Parts: sequence; structure tokens; C-alpha cells
Amino acid sequence: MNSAIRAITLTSAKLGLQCVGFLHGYNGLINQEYIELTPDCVIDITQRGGTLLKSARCDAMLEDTGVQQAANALRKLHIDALIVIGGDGSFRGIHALSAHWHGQLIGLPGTIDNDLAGCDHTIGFSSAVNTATVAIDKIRDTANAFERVFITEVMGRHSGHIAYNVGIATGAEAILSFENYTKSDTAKLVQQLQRAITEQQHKHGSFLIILAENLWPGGAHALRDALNEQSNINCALCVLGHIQRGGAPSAENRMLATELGVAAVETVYQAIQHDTFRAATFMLGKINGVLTSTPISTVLTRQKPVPDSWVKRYRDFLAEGETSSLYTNFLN
Ligand SMILES: Nc1ncnc2c1ncn2[C@@H]1O[C@H](COP(=O)(O)OP(=O)(O)O)[C@@H](O)[C@H]1O
Ligand SMILES: O=P(O)(O)OC[C@H]1O[C@](O)(COP(=O)(O)O)[C@@H](O)[C@@H]1O
Repeated sequence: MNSAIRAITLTSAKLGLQCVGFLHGYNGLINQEYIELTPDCVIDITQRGGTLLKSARCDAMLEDTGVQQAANALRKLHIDALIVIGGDGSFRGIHALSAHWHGQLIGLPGTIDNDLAGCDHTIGFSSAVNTATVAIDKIRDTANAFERVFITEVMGRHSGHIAYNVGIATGAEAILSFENYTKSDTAKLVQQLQRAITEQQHKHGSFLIILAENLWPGGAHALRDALNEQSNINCALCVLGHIQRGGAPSAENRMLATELGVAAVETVYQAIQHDTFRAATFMLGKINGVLTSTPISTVLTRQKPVPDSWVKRYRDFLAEGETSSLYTNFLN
């Protein structure tokens, strides 16, 4: 986030555009709580997690009166363009605003979940994957030393991008995610997992299961307890939680955020320069390395599942030994 704010601020200053940053998400817009963003404000922030501007949910935006207040604030402050960094909720906010305000509304994809169409990767995703990967590598050491089974629950809300990337990057013995799991026969899947664990532990002791949050009925604890019902299994659970949303952003994310931030301001500037400035509501993202503009309405209606190629590669080639029968019998 900070890399994007820095890029937007520096580019605006160079192009002679005045730039302000609203604090606490849409709350700052509705309450007209903002700071002037000048190059001095963004010194030394690109390497920091979190955001200089703070972030918050804003229930008022869910009501039409709140959206109208936000639109009035934009008019009162003579804003020409609003750049919103966020996920699908934030973009629903943009979409609602476009009915009441006719400036340029530009979304930059920012969520660890990577679940937005119109881009290959979202700002935050690679940082979260790196953080989780480093953590799970450490869990592997303990799991190996104690010949233990671990479930690690990762974030993603209702998508498995983090689960798949982390599962493959750490060489996990099993990935349980939305893309391969159907809630058809939980008890049989547990039995199969128990068999796979027993077989795998003869080979090298540890067995790592990466579990997508919000997937398992009853939660990750329920899966751990079910596995532990077999007496020779000693399964521990680690819910990585919010550590995935913090820490120094990856270099890849800093570059992506910077590129999108510069592009957003350049887009506004070009429209002003060429007298083509008109109401618009779109998201900037990168698809196959190419900067791409996608209408927000399209972003909100399309899905971006984990690429099928990765689901298949994992199932067909990377799941080892008895674990692969999980995929033959129960998982897609
Ligand atoms: N349908 C909506 N209409 C207007 N604003 C919305 C809508 N949905 C979400 N928002 C606004 O966007 C904010 C962020 O949404 P949220 O889903 O929490 O995060 P994200 O942007 O990461 O998906 C919400 O707190 C709310 O202010
Ligand atoms: O702490 P909260 O508000 O429950 O949010 C947790 C959720 O936010 C997420 O971390 C996504 O957050 P971002 O979209 O802000 O990156 C999900 O993966 C998770 O389900």
C-alpha cells in the first residue's frame, strides 16, 4: 500500500497535480478527514507494511446516504479523480459512488487474497505468500524433528490463491482448498488423510497440511481433532492469521504497487492534457505483464479462481505417495 501511495504522491508532484490522502478508508472521505500528500510525507515508507493513511471498514458506505455524503465531499473539495486501493468491497464502494459523482474513479487491486479479476496479482498477495512460506518452512523443521503432523491454516477468505501458492512453495503433503474440496464426504476424507499420514510418516516423519480458512466444516480445530482420533497421529494446528497481512512488503509487491500508482496518476494527467477527461470507473492491473484497464463492473462480476493448471499440477504430479489417492478418490 505504502509503495502505491508514494508513487501516486511523487508522480502527482512531478506533474503539478495536487494530491490529498483520505484517512481511515471511506470514513475519511465521508468525514473529510485527509492530509495533503507531498513528497516529504512519503520519505521512507515504501519498505513499511500497513499504510500511512490507515485503513478501516466503513459501514456508512453500505447505505446510500453514506455514498451521497462521500460524493458531496468530493465535490466540495473539488476532487477530479479518486484512486482507491482495495479489494472487491472497496470496489463496490467505487461502483456505488459512480452513480453520484462523475469524476475519475480508479481502483488499484490491493488484497492479500488475490481474488480480483483484471489482474494476475494483487498488491499484498506476494508479501502474504512469502510470509506464510517462511513461517511454514519453520514449522517443517519442528515437524521433522518431532515427526509430527501439522495443519497450517492460511488466509484467503473464500479463495485458495494463498493456500495453493504456499502449499506448493513449501512442498506440503496436502492442500485442502476451495478448488479441490467438495463437502461431500468429510468422514471418508479424514480416513484417507489418516492413511496418507501413516504411510508418509514411515518415509520421513513429517506431514504438512495447508488448509484454506473458512473451508473445513467446524473450522481447522475440527479437522485436527478428527485426525487425532487415530491414536498414532499427533497433529498440531497453527493458524497463521494476521501475520500474513503485515511485515515488510515483498520487492515484487513494491514494484507492482509503484507501477500501478504511477500509471493511475499518468492516466488522469493524460486525460486532462488531452482534454479527454470524463467520468470513468475502472481498475488498473497487470495481465501477462501488460498494464490493463478493466471496468470496475467487469472486475466485480468476474471470478478469478486459482489457475486450473496449478490445481492439476499439484494433483497429478506433486502430491506424493498415498496422498495422491486423496486426489483420486475425494479431491478434484
Ligand atoms: N456494496 C457496497 N457498497 C458500498 N461500499 C461498500 C460495499 N461493500 C463494501 N463497501 C465499502 O468498502 C469497504 C471495504 O470492503 P471490505 O470487503 O471490508 O474490504 P476489501 O476492499 O478488502 O474487499 C467497506 O468497509 C465498505 O465501506
Ligand atoms: O481481520 P478481518 O477483518 O476478519 O479480516 C480477515 C480477512 O481479511 C483478509 O485478510 C483479506 O484482507 P485484505 O483484503 O485487506 O488483504 C482475508 O484473507 C481474511 O479472511
